[in-house]
Parts: sequence; structure tokens; C-alpha cells
Amino acid sequence: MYAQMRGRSLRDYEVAARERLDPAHYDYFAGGAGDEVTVRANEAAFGRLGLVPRVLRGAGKPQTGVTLLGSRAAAPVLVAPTAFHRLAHPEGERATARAAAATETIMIVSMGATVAIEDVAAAAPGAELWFQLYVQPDLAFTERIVRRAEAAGCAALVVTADSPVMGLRERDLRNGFHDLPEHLCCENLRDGARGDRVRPIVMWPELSWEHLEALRGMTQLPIVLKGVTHPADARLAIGHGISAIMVSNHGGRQLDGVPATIDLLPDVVAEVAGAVPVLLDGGVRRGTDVLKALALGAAAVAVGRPVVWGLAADGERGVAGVLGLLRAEVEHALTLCGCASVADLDPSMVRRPC
Ligand SMILES: Cc1cc2nc3c(=O)[nH]c(=O)nc-3n(C[C@H](O)[C@H](O)[C@H](O)COP(=O)(O)O)c2cc1C
Ligand SMILES: CC(C)CC(=O)C(=O)O
Repeated sequence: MYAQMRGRSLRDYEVAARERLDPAHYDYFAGGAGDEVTVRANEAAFGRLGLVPRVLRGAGKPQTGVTLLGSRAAAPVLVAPTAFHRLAHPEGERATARAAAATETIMIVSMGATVAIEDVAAAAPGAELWFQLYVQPDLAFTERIVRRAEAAGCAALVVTADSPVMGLRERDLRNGFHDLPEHLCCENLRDGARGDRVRPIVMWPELSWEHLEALRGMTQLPIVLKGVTHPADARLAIGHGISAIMVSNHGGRQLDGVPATIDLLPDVVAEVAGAVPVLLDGGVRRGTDVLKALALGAAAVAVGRPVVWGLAADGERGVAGVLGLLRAEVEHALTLCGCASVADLDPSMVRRPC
């Protein structure tokens, strides 16, 4: 059913995925909130930035590896948390995790995964897994999920802060897509304390810094705060013991009209002033996009939709193809920029507009 494919660029995987996916599922993965202004802005903003290479630095073949919160990665590109992988491929998150392990990539497993975190970890020994959490109003239930993530070997918790309610996704409304098909569910929402009933994911508008403090008290794992866009929130996050910040507008799926993350990054980086690593996601489609983000101060980036396209196009092999391409593009662009490693990138190498 899944003919072997080898994309030359991430775009090829999206084309192949679109051909294979049920149109309503393609729309769920591709779409965003409202007029999708932010979805488009994330990608377009990278196109407006130029890279100004350095020459004659004798840098040789560059190192692309990074260490983030103690986790090693072969490239500064993580798998962003995306829900419902079994809508894209029968193996779902198992296949994604195997590809992440094979390419030495950190995978942030979504709380909305269609494979339980224990089964994702078992399917991909050696994978560096982080766990994404929507803090649930029932804090005892939240704690049970945290314990499961810890027991499965996840090395960090990624708390999503940009979703006090679900974004208004008009493609899904038009398509009548609001639930997973019968045979699938969010396996991390099974509650052992309630006869393994699968609870719905609650988006919680009352979530506040005080609950992050409660979470901080529940676990020794580093906590990454995902969905920070305002520098003042980055400052507050540091004050609340957060270990890393992820500049993200949820791929344009929550509040439409939020600026492109690459345009928001410099102010957050300036506010954080090196206190914790700053990560970014949204619209990263090329190795050169990765370099732009790192030059502007990101420690690494994450990709959401491209991973889903790889999965839908060709399962584990497709995801490995996407992650391998990005790593190769990063290495190639670093060489062309005269960099021996990502540490050689600096803001003087980015010019706007292109
Ligand atoms: C289909 C899909 C599902 C997502 N599910 C989650 C999720 O469960 N938790 C979360 O924090 N973010 C989720 N996100 C947001 C991603 O983590 C990430 O912020 C975004 O996809 C980055 O933009 P990109 O797709 O342009 O790379 C999802 C995004 C997509 C496209
Ligand atoms: C609501 C989640 C299950 C998935 C999500 O965050 C998303 O679709 O953007």
C-alpha cells in the first residue's frame, strides 16, 4: 500500500502525503485557525530573511550535533509534538519514534498520541523521547500521566501554554472532523484509576503560573514551556523554574494573527539573555530556515507537519527521509556559510529583507 518514496525536498513528502490521506485528515494536519494568516506567515517570514555567509574560514565538514537539556541529537531539529499519527499511517507514533531513533532525533511525543507512551518507547529503544503535556484540571490525573511519561523514560516534559481553548479550525468545522474514528483514541488519556476509561483532553482556560508551580513540584524532569510568544512571558517562565522556552504559535492552529515565530524570536532571545535555551517551531521547511533560527539565537528548532507528511507518505522510512533531508540540508548550508558547527552562527549572518 505504501510504495517506497524518496523525496528530494520536504515539499515532495507533502505532495505524496496529500495524495494518500483522506482529504478531511489532510485538512486536519495542514490547516490552522481562522483565515490561516499565521500558518502562511510562519513559512513566508523565513523567505524574507537572507543568510549572509562567511568565507575562507577553513571550517571543514561541519558538526551538526547538539545537546539539549542533557539529550543528544544529531541535528538541531526536533520532532514537534503532533497528535493522531495513526490517522497518517497504521503504525502511527511507533513508526515516527523508530525513525527518530534511527536518525538520532529528539521526538516530543504528543499527549494526543494514538499509541500509548509506553508502547512508543518500547517500539523504539534508544529513542530520545520528551513528553508534551496539556495540564489537565484534575491535577491528580495530570500527575498520573507525568508518572507514565517518566516511567517510559521521557527525558523532559513540554507543557503547552497556548491552548486555553481549542483554536477555531474552519477546515475541520466544514469537514465535520471532530473525533477520531472508532478504532483510534488518545491512548495517553486512558485512566488506570478509572477502569482504563479514555478521558477527553481538556483545554483549560484557568491554567496559570500557579499550576506550573504545582507541576514543578510533581517531577524532577526539566520542563519546557511551549507556546511562548511575548517576551514578558519568557521572563515569567524563567522566574517559575522553566528549563527551556519554545517560541511557538502552534503552527498557526490556535490564535490566528500571531506573527511568524521567526519574527518573534529575537525579542524573546534578548529577554531570556542566555538564562535558558530558547527553541522555536513553525514553518521550518529547509536547512537554511534552521540556520536562520539558530543565527538569531534559537538553540534548536522543531518541525510538525513535515514529519506527518513523511509518515503518511512512507511510514517510518518517510519520517526518516524527512529528518535525514533536513540534517543534510543543515550540514550543507553550514558548509556554505563557513561554519564548523552551529556555534559559529551569529545574528550578523541574517539580513532582512532578503
Ligand atoms: C496535526 C498537528 C497536531 C498537533 N498536535 C499538537 C499537540 O498535540 N500538542 C502540541 O503542543 N502541539 C501540537 N501541534 C503543534 C506543533 O507542536 C507545532 O507547534 C507546529 O506544528 C509547528 O509548526 P509546523 O507544523 O509549521 O512545523 C500540532 C500541530 C499539527 C500540525
Ligand atoms: C488537540 C490536540 C489533540 C492536538 C493539537 O494540539 C492540535 O491539533 O493542534
